[in-house]
Amino acid sequence: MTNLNLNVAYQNDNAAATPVKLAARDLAFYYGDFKAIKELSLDVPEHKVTALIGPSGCGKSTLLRIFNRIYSLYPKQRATGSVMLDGENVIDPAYPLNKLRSKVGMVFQKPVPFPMSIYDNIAYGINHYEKLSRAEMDERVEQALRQGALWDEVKDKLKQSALGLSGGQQQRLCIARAVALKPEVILFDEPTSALDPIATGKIEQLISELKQQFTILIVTHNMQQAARVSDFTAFMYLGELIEHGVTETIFTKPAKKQTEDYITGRFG
Ligand SMILES: Nc1ncnc2c1ncn2[C@@H]1O[C@H](COP(=O)(O)OP(=O)(O)OP(=O)(O)O)[C@@H](O)[C@H]1O
Repeated sequence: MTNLNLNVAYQNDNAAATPVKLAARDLAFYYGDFKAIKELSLDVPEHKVTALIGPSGCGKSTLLRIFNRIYSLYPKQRATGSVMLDGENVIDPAYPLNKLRSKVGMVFQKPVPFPMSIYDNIAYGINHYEKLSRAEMDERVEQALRQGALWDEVKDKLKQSALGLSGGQQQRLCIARAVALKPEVILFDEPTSALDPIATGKIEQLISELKQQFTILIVTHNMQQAARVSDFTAFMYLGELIEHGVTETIFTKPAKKQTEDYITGRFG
């Protein structure tokens, strides 16, 4: 794997054989006149977990919002450069949004189940893309809930409202909902910041399992979480990618002083 941005310290270690799933090149982003992301290049390896870390306001959530083009809903927000997914630039307006939504799923900080049954929370999105028989849908819902590590807890109350679930269960439901659409990449924006340590542990375990099937990007403020769940870590500061590499190396032998200061708690 190579990184084309020469300003970024890239620590290669044993990453050379890992195929790249998502590649940002010279990516910049503007909220009106404010440039929140400054010409950044980043390779996201397939079937790995990449953590995005950095102090508040450095552009982590903005980067996720670029990868699934949510920003295109807002007229004053725009991105330049490219984000290549399977050889196609997904931020090109000609790339169909529906196709992007089916390939790139997102899980937000606060779990937001739809105000409907547990079953329908999963079936709703699938119905948008596929026409399945009742039996096929039952199977897909079960499969998604199993992948979300929630099946055993909800299998006897699928028709009950999802709003009755605990916060941790609601977040696993949101993960199951994303997984149910069979995306290739899943973006997690601080998925455990509203959860207690036990619920957090379950989500972290789940993320580690999901990478067998999906490519995962996770924004986190929690250094221990980044160290526990990710294979690669990207450190951002003021809209720039400062350093990107194998997580263990970033946490034990960072190449840049800014990275070291951040991970040792000296700022941010
Ligand atoms: N809607 C917006 N309009 C204008 N500026 C914005 C908007 N959203 C974010 N910004 C600015 O863009 C920069 C990056 O914000 P972003 O939310 O991506 O940072 P972050 O690293 O995710 O922060 P945090 O860790 O606090 O969530 C910040 O300077 C922020 O103030």
